[in-house]
Amino acid sequence: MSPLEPFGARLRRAMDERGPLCVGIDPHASLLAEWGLNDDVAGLERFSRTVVEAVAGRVAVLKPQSAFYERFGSRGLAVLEKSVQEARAAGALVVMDAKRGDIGSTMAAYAESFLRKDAPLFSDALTVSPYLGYGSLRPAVDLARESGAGLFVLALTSNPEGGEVQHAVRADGRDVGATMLAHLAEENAGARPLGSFGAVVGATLGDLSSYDLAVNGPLLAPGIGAQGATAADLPRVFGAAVRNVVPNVSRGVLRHGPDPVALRDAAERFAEEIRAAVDSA
Ligand SMILES: O=c1ccn([C@@H]2O[C@H](COP(=O)(O)O)[C@@H](O)[C@H]2O)c(=O)[nH]1
Repeated sequence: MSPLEPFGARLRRAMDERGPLCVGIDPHASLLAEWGLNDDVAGLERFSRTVVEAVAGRVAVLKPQSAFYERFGSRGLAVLEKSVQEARAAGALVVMDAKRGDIGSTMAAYAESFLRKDAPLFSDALTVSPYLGYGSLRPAVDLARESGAGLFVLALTSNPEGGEVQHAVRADGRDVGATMLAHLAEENAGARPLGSFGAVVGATLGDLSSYDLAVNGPLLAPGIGAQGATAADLPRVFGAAVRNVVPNVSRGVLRHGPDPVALRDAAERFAEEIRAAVDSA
């Protein structure tokens, strides 16, 4: 099966054409209830289909949160599979937020599940956890390269607890988050127009000027909306790297459902705010 064009190139083009917003598909039980849906597979399917139909033709990236589908076992995964395929068919890139991470031999199987082009859950990119050591991700990096897919490595996460691990200082004086960024810069060396190996860096984190965010890859930035960050924070948090930022908004958009027009309008408002913030940088 022929590889896709590298994820970084496809993402850069999508960001240029559609703007950088990533809408998260997070079917929380509380949102299903707010939408008047049952907390069951039918509710999950209706929720996902509504989001995909409302925004997949407009935004650059959709990010389904796998946890909310896994909750329903194999039938939930079937809904996830369909949502990924429909979102991609509508022109959005799909970042599967499954945060996989394990020893290399098991990591290879996770990679097969999400990054092998003919896998049922193939996604344009996958979130991965490097906290079994960056080197444990090698099978995922290799398969992503082979398929034209990408990875987003948890470097500096949006949650307040993340610092306990990510700000831990190594023997060489560099902290763990900075080390992950340095690995990604190596991975993306020479890639044009953008590397395929991105970092997750929370939009909630305030001033990150002590970190080298110039990894020549995308920075997936969750935290806008429900976690308190705003689009206006982006230039301050990301500095010169702001043009490589893919800001994620999940609940901030989803709370406007189930009306597809209201969902689309909410996504458009966030997209406008993000555009204005990036242009002001
Ligand atoms: O550091 C991280 C990494 C991932 N996430 C995920 O992003 C969305 C955020 O949802 P909101 O509703 O916009 O808060 C969710 O799927 C998280 O698991 C993150 O928040 N922070």
